[in-house]
Amino acid sequence: MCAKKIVGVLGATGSVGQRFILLLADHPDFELKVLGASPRSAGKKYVDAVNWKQTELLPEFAKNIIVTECKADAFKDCSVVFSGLDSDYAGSIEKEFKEAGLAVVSNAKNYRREVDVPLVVPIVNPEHLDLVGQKLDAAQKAGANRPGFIVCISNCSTAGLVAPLKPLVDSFGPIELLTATTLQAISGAGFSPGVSGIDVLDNIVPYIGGEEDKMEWETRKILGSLSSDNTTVVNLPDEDMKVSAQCNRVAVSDGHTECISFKFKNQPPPSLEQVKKSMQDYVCVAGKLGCHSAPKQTVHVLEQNDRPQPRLDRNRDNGYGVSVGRVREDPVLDFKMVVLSHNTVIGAAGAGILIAEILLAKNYI
Ligand SMILES: NC(=O)C1=CN([C@@H]2O[C@H](COP(=O)(O)OP(=O)(O)OC[C@H]3O[C@@H](n4cnc5c(N)ncnc54)[C@H](OP(=O)(O)O)[C@@H]3O)[C@@H](O)[C@H]2O)C=CC1
Ligand SMILES: N[C@@H](CC(=O)OP(=O)(O)O)C(=O)O
Repeated sequence: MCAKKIVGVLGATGSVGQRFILLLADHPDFELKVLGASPRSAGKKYVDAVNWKQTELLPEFAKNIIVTECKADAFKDCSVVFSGLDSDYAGSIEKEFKEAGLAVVSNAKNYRREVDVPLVVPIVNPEHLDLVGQKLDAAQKAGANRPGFIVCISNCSTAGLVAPLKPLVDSFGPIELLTATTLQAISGAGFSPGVSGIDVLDNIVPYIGGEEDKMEWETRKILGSLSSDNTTVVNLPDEDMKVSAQCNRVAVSDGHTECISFKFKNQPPPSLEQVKKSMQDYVCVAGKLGCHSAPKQTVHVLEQNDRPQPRLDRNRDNGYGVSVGRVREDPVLDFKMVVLSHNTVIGAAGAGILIAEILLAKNYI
């Protein structure tokens, strides 16, 4: 059996960072050895630096790791560095890591819109990772050192949205119009400082800065394709995917719910049964590659009329699967349904880990 690859986490004390710690405990391919956070946390044992907020206990292996500052040299033995950094700091830190030849898989928004940076939801568009393969090949052919690279994970609401859309677009062609109204968990707002109790208790906050634009834009990149030479991503044109999002913060701990309606470009549309079957039958590439964290069922189509619900359904396939329910015809567009995804698993840390498993399966790390 091959030795495990050493990996690190930047932003290890945050909402996403804590989820990385949980998901990397006892991982068969990766051994988490290096934890980075702000200068406030650096130099402390992880157990003393972190304000642990997960419902599972802090894994033993992480407790005594000394948190380091986010400097590339401290991570030089890592095959992959996962980033859960605050976006105010991610830009410069991730660039330094990439320039030091490291492979960075990032949750931050900073590089998502670069045409040569893959924006990947691993259960949807892992083929965009071939941008990395192309860069590695080109460097090898030129006799250059192995280059570092950044792979971006999408916005968490966008991840939940595109998972059921992927099989629909593959089966029935473009979705011309889509509206999404989200009900987003408080863990999505991070822990420093996070959403205050007085703001969210007995309340709904109908604004999440930047979120609607991210959902409307990132969807078209993720469902887009690679250029013929695998060097850039070509976004879907506006006429093949026009998204309108309205984003709300609700008093749920984990799990983003999205009420969506959509219309296909090709008319007449498929039947309701065909739509459900296409989502239910979808098998993601990570599953076919045998990746450890790949969901057994990528999209769960629920028939009970009061599901999905965050507390009951967010952990399907350990949070790597997405649930849809209330799939029905829509009197204005073609269909409507409710989508639920775990925002810090398939929307963040879990997505990063599954991306790294795919990079490993493709020999890119
Ligand atoms: N939460 C979610 O569901 C999702 C989050 N994201 C993105 O992931 C990233 C992390 O989000 P989240 O975990 O929610 O945020 P948190 O606020 O919970 O955590 C931020 C992390 O950044 C670290 N940090 C802050 N300042 C610095 C600094 N100067 N140098 C180095 N590290 C620093 C913090 O360390 P310290 O504790 O020492 O201050 C902490 O570990 C963000 O970019 C976010 O947009 C993406 C998708 C989903
Ligand atoms: N904004 C998301 C989480 C997040 O940080 O997303 P992004 O990485 O796109 O900024 C939420 O509040 O649930």
